[in-house]
Amino acid sequence: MTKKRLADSPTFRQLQTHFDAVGDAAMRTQFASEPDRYSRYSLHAAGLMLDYSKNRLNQTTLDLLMALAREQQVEARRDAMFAGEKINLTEQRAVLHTALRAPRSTALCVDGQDITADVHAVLDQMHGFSEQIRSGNWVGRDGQAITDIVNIGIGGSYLGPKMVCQALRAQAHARLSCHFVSNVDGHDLAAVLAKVNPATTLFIIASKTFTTTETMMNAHSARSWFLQSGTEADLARHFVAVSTNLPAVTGFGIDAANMFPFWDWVGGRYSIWSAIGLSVAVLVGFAAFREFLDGAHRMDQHFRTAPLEQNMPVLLAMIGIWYRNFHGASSVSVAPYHQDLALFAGYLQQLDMESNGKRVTASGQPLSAASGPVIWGDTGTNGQHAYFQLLHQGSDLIPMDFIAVLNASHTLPGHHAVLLANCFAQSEAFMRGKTAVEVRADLQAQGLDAAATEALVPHKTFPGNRPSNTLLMDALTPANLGALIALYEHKVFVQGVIWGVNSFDQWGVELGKVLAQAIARELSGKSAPQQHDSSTTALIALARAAQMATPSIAPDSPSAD
Ligand SMILES: O=P(O)(O)OC[C@H]1O[C@](O)(CO)[C@@H](O)[C@@H]1O
Repeated sequence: MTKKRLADSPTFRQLQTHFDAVGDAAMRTQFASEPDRYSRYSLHAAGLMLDYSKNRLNQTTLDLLMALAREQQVEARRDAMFAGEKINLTEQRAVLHTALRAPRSTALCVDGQDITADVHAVLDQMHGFSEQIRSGNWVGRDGQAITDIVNIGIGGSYLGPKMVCQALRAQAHARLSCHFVSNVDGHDLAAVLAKVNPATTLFIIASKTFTTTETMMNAHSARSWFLQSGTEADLARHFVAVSTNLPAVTGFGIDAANMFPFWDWVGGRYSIWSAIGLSVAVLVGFAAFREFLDGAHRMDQHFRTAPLEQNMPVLLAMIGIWYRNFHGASSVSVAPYHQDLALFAGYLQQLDMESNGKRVTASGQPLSAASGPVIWGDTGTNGQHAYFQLLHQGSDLIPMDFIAVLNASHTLPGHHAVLLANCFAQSEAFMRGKTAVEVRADLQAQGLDAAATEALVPHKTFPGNRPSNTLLMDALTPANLGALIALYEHKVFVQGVIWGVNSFDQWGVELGKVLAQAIARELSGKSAPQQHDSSTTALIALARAAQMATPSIAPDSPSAD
């Protein structure tokens, strides 16, 4: 089915006309003339508060954006996703990560299968297993309790569990440490193996497909390392798997009883809610993991039922469309003002960029308007002392999402107020800027003469009118974290619907994987040099020469295929 081009839609064109008229209207003036701007442009949902008042928009902008959402059938597409329709067309799959956090009473069948029952059977398995590890009843090969969990996985089988374990570290079990190995670069695994004792370590091999080169290579190396001091019979106490691929798991030597399954209707970057979250459940306990799922479910319910105008994911998405497609903003920066959310921007990178980094519509037509922006960021206040200069005075418009937590989980006096002050000051500074008149007055008050003042004015002037959203929560609880992640999942979904892309496939990662396998065979000497461009040929030759000179990585080291 070929849909009408987005750029030809009447509402898209109206938005363009509206942008030409008021796109860069000054927020400073709007705040001065609209005393109720904050209350008009903020809302609460699922434990989160979104303040979107510091954006370049007025009521007409919002009305048009919501009209565009309706025109592109966001509500119908949303309902199709929740109902289990096969909206991932290129893979003919349903998209049902929302079912992973739904209550046991939810009725949902896919291809005649009661998936709620399947989901809760695995949650029960995770519950029992996590309790055993935490209580010390699950013991390693010589009877000692497990102290270290090593999650081996990459992409969605790594970013989510690692980010969430870090975000909830205040609730971690005192005896347990979680480590995450993802990179095929052996430095990653070697550094972790150097820290852990095989007799008290549990490896979770996390891979939806159980074929991913990086994960399989790391898993095999971890197994060999373990067998240097243990026996094949001991493996069952130290290796479990999370996957959709039972034959590959048993082929690796992990007993089916030690496999935690999930399903093809869970995308890798949407899989933290599945058994891919096993390390989280073990570290913080199953009750906290269930709260995490419940928080996400609350956001699902909000997304399904709130009118578009008061729908937090829809608002976040459509404001993003305003900047991406009309202001030409090619990146969005995310700044969580909470150290425990240090990995959040990296998590969002995969969620957003692997989902909406597409150049054709779901029906294969070239896009008529730009799709997913670059997502990047770091924690506040660290980012302030690194790249905020560019955000304030650089030549690009980069919309910001600030995320702040009102109550800290530490007791160090003073820190949290200073942290929050910085967060609120930054969004104020981005919005207000500082005019040349204000700069001049400041410099003159400091006693600078006229010439020195005028020399400095251009450097100290801030253009302002730089947009931001602020998301607030009371505390970084499992439920609020779940709601926050689900909020961004649905934001990405809505934007994908507007652009008309398939947000649930990721063919773009395939070409590099295939070429890497071929080059790995060449590097290992298993295949003769192939025809490449002169650059790639030279790089391969340099690496081959280095390998010849370094016997420890000689040509018969394991290949990646
Ligand atoms: O869980 P798997 O199957 O090992 O895949 C890991 C990651 O690889 C990707 O397929 C991209 O290469 C991601 O989408 C996925 O999260």
